[in-house]
Amino acid sequence: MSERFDTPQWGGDVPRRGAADEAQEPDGPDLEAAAENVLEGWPESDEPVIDREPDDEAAAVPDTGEPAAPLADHVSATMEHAPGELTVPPGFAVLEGQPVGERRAVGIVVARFNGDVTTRLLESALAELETRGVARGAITVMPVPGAFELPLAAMALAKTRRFACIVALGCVIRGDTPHFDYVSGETASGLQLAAIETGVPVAFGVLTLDRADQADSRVDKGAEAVRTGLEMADVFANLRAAAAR
Ligand SMILES: Nc1c(NC[C@H](O)[C@H](O)[C@H](O)CO)[nH]c(=O)[nH]c1=O
Ligand SMILES: CC(=O)[C@@H](O)COP(=O)(O)O
Repeated sequence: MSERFDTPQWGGDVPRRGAADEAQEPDGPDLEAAAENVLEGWPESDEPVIDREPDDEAAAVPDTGEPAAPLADHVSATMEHAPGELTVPPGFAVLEGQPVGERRAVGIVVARFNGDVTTRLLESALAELETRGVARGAITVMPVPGAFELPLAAMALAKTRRFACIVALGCVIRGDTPHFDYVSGETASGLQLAAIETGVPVAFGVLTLDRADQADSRVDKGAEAVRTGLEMADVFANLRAAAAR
């Protein structure tokens, strides 16, 4: 028996979902046949004080031999995003979602390239899926050779209409040639295209690093991508429910 999962349904020929029409939900994925739900054909250090282009002479600090001056107040040892929560002024309709995973099926596409890092991203993502209530049997993992292959794999999973969201995990590390820019750029735009073309949320859990040691403090991007995918799935479910009223 397959379980029923909340999967997004777009287009006019499929029933709209919502709290009121639960009974019309299509069956979720029959994942029992897929051993461990893996679809395949699958075989450190401190952060820099300031991230800057190595050849940016204007930003370079000349080596005077003197002890380094203390950091200015606005420069932190690790980059921080602006604090604070979004505030919507009162009086407006707000349509939002929560990263809830109960009764949702999730597809993960993950690159084998830079496998030590992508394994940790995957562990982070799987732990978060469990925390958020996604059943193990509702998770399908599709390993692919590299980040460049993630968009096609994400699109293929999304097109099955069996997943509430897709989480894409990878790690691209800058080398000596422009290769990094092609791989990372195509990966990002291709994943966005997969989401826009299918209407299925595709979360971007791909690290784009200047140096391998930057991975250590960023592997929680796997969990962050899971929360993003689930929140987007939830807000779309709420949108469909609101539109059906
Ligand atoms: N250099 C990195 C790659 N390169 C491989 C490509 O993603 C792709 O698999 C190949 O070009 C065949 O199409 N992949 C990564 O995930 N990370 C890299 O740093
Ligand atoms: C994705 C990359 O930038 C890297 O693997 C390629 O290295 P290189 O530019 O030295 O060929």
